[in-house]
Amino acid sequence: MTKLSVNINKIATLRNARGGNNPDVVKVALDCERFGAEGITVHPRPDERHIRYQDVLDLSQAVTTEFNIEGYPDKRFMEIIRMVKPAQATLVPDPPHVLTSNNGWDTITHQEMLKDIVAELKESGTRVSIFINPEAKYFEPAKSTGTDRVELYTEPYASHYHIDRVKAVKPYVEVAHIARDLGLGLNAGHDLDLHNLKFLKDSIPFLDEVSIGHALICDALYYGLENTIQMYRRQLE
Ligand SMILES: CC(=O)[C@@H](O)[C@H](O)COP(=O)(O)O
Ligand SMILES: NCC(=O)COP(=O)(O)O
Repeated sequence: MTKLSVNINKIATLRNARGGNNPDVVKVALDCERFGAEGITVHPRPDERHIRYQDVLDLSQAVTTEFNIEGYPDKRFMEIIRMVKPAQATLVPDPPHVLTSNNGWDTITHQEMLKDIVAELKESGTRVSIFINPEAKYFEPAKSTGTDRVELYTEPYASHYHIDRVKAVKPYVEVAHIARDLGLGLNAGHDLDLHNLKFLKDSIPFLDEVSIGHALICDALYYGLENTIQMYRRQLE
């Protein structure tokens, strides 16, 4: 079974546009859970342009499904993980002002740093996942950091899906088997949507979790949040 974790960054983007508390990110998170989300993902960025660190604290008191916090492991990120002890922390190598996540970790160059960070996060009982490109050379070094899971960075899959989906998914299938053979859990995310999700799931049936935000929240404008979450869940059956 592949779990759907709904990324609610874009709800905070909308809230921040007017400075008040509409929409209320905690209420939306709880509604997502009520509508079938099996997890809630947030990615607080250093400039707090969408999710704020206070949101992370508030959400941690409310979310009852799997709470997944993504981000670059700077001092503030590490502090908030220590305080909140979420079910999962996903380490992403984003520099501070990047528009959105655009790369996985170079687990060869950053292996030692990641080892220390993973160990520290796991000490607080949090499962760790490492955002990673679908390139075989990064998987053994990823395993040696002690991480529990990897999250496949799916933007290249999503952007090539409409050109040649078999070719687009091929590197993902290859590394998914490597991850499984190494005993790593497997997540995926970035630019997944109602068009490309089912083919990814069918190609890698043993995916543990997908986290989806941008497209899902856009679809909710047309179909409503409850219908949309159910539609995404059906792609994962
Ligand atoms: C880590 C990842 O894949 C991203 O998709 C991220 O969580 C999205 O961040 P933004 O919402 O800031 O674009
Ligand atoms: N980890 C990926 C994520 O949380 C959502 O990415 P996107 O669907 O907003 O591209």
